[in-house]
Amino acid sequence: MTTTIGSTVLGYPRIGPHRELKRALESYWAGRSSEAELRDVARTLRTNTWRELSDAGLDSVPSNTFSYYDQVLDTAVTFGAVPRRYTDLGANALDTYFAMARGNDSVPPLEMTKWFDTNYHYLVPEIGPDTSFALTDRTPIEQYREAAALGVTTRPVLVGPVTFLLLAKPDGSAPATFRPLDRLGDLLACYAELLRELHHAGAEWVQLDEPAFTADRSPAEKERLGHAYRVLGDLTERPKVFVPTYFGDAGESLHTLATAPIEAVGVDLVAGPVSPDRLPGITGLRDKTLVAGLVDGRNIWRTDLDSALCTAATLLGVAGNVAVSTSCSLLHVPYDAEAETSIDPQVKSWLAFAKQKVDEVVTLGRALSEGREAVGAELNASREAIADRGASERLRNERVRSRVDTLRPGDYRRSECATRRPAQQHALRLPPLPTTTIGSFPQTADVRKARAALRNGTIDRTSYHQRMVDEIQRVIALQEEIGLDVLVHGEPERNDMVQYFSEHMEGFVSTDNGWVQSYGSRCVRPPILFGDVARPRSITTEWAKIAQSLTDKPVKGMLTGPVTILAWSFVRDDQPLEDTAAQVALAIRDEVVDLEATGIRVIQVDEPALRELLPLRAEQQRDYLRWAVDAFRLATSGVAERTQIHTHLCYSEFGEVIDAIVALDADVTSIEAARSRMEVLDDLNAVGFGRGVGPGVYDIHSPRVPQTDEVEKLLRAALESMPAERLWVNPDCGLKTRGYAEVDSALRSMVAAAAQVRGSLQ
Ligand SMILES: Nc1nc2c(c(=O)[nH]1)N[C@@H](CNc1ccc(C(=O)N[C@@H](CCC(=O)N[C@@H](CCC(=O)N[C@@H](CCC(=O)O)C(=O)O)C(=O)O)C(=O)O)cc1)CN2
Ligand code: MET
Ligand SMILES: [Zn+2]
Repeated sequence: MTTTIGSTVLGYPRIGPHRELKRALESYWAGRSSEAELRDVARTLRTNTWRELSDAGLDSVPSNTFSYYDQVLDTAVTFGAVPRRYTDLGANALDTYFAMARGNDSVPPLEMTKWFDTNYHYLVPEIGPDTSFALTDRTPIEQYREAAALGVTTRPVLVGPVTFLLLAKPDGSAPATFRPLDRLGDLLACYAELLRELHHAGAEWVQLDEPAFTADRSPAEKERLGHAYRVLGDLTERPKVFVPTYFGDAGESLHTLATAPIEAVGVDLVAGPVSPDRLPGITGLRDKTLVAGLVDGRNIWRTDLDSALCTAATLLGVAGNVAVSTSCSLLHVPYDAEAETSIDPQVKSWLAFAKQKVDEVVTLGRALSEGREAVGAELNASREAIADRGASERLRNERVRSRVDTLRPGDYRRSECATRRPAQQHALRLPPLPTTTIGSFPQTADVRKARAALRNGTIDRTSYHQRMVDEIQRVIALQEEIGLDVLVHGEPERNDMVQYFSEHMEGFVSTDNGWVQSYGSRCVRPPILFGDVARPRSITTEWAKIAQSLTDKPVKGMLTGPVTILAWSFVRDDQPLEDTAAQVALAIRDEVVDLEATGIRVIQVDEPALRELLPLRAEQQRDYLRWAVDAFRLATSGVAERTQIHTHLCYSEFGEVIDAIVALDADVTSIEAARSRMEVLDDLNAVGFGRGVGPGVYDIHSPRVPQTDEVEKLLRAALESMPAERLWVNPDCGLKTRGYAEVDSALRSMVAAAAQVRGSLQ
């Protein structure tokens, strides 16, 4: 049995190397397979992961990193934090769990939101004064035993108690002054019980993640962190406790953890600003294991092992023991770069996905414990790959570089929005409260099959093209029939709103199988942005032209904005993000200009990830917002006054970035609002936002169809804070994940509600 952590990873992907879990989940949800079949797939995935990690040579293998949906939801269930409306369903444990995750006919799901600054989404626990915490689910213990039975000693991983409560929201019964963190004492008693049971099951280590402390925290919250780990550390019957922080520098909280009576502390040495120099000042580390997050868990580039070893060397005197790890869980990267067969071989030689990162961690661990000679060949291979990438001509496109270097202030500005408005009104002749959608219509199995068939070569480009044209025709006809005012082509030709654009630009490669979980069974294949970005030819104009030829109503051109393209790609790490953003912005600018030239009068540039990339620390936020806003303005300011620029924002709370939303200077902003009952309008009013706004009037994340009168109520509520000339009517987000039956009725309710309200304006 191991007594120290020498090399480890903080977590591993769980969707399956070929998305086995996605398929098993969706088949179970559709009633096509049994619970036993789903559990079987899950067990095989766990077994394979433990064996792989153990065989690769890690000293300490994590467990409980598997989840049927989300690890925060799992933690809530483990400790009995299940709101009444779900236990009242009287369903079995698994279906109660899925009701919390996805909702069903009688209950909506828990709220879902972004996991820190990643594209992973977690379910928000609801905690109130009466939540009765209890160790009601023993999955972490069972999975420890399951792995042990296979001969693999593991380290169970859980979300730590303080981060768990900080991520939770007060439930409906809580008084205004209540904070979930008020319940820390009760929750700690349950963690203590779990730790005791793990100890009796034989677990030597447990990992409790506290990433919340890499964001700004109040003194009271920081005090609670110290309290929690004094309480857990003082327990007599427990495994050794390892607490990693990740996604940034934990600042003072590192001191707090280092002086708590626990055995190991983890630091993220990849996310900026990295400050290993600060670590020697943390005296409490002397009798602890410092788990150094040297291998990037968020990006896919091979690690510069020489430089990682230098960093590790500076830590050797700082802590009692130094272990090597990933900066965060490998959940955020795909499984295996070797499995990619169509990536350009040179670019592929620069990459490390989860499997390769495990090998890097093992190599670093051996270099520290056995000396560099023991892993000479691995270090050489790494050195060569790093040098090859650094020197590659393919990273540079001089034309793009000089274009960025010669940008002038005027390239970021349109005329005053007050003079644009009448020009646009004249060009578009829209009624008050114009109705529209966010862009995508349902991505039917048929559409995806056609794309898969094109990939496999069973259909040719011409028939694929015709298939998409048919789909556009259908979507335009449907929108005309429903009576929408500004139409869209429906985005059938796009596999994903980021991947699609990356596949039509230089400087990117995309993967065949590089899937990363976004939420539940939904995955994305983030493109890899490796070099200077250029757009050799127009991407969307042909589709937009076809769509516009089918109707007299304005068709909205649909593009993804530069910040979102960066946020949802794996981005080169050899130059500031700001410089890369400017290159992407220029490519999108060319596309905007081309759309205008083909006669498109409304162009939407989506920035749903604007808030996601906001740095966790306030001191870095201003600089980010400056370049992010600049990138959007650069992308959208190449058109005439009469061309109406829209943007779309979703998937987050916008309070913190409201000034930036104004600064984007879009003529119309559609923004997720249905679940927050239009509160965002007050935030916008507070800063004098004088432009068009389309607060989403229904939640597209749920299969529920809104009734006309509820949409009408929301619109009337919106009119309390917005003049009718500036109010737009649209759903919360795109419709790609929904089915046609729901979309059809929901849009009819929306159009009917707009007509009702319009009628009462005159
Ligand atoms: N990148 C990104 N991030 C985002 C969003 C987004 O839209 N894009 N939206 C927010 C929420 N996140 C989401 C993430 C994924 C999906 C989603 O629907 N993903 C699809 C995959 C989309 C895709 O890439 N589709 C491809 C490949 C589809 C596929 O799996 N094809 C099958 C074969 C075809 C079939 O029979 O279905 C295969 O290859 O095996 C295509 O259409 O071409 C899924 O998991 O099912 C939705 C929302 C926030 N972050
Ligand atoms: C995640 S935002 C989605 C915007 C995109 N235009 C769509 O409708 O799908
Ligand atoms: Zn959206």
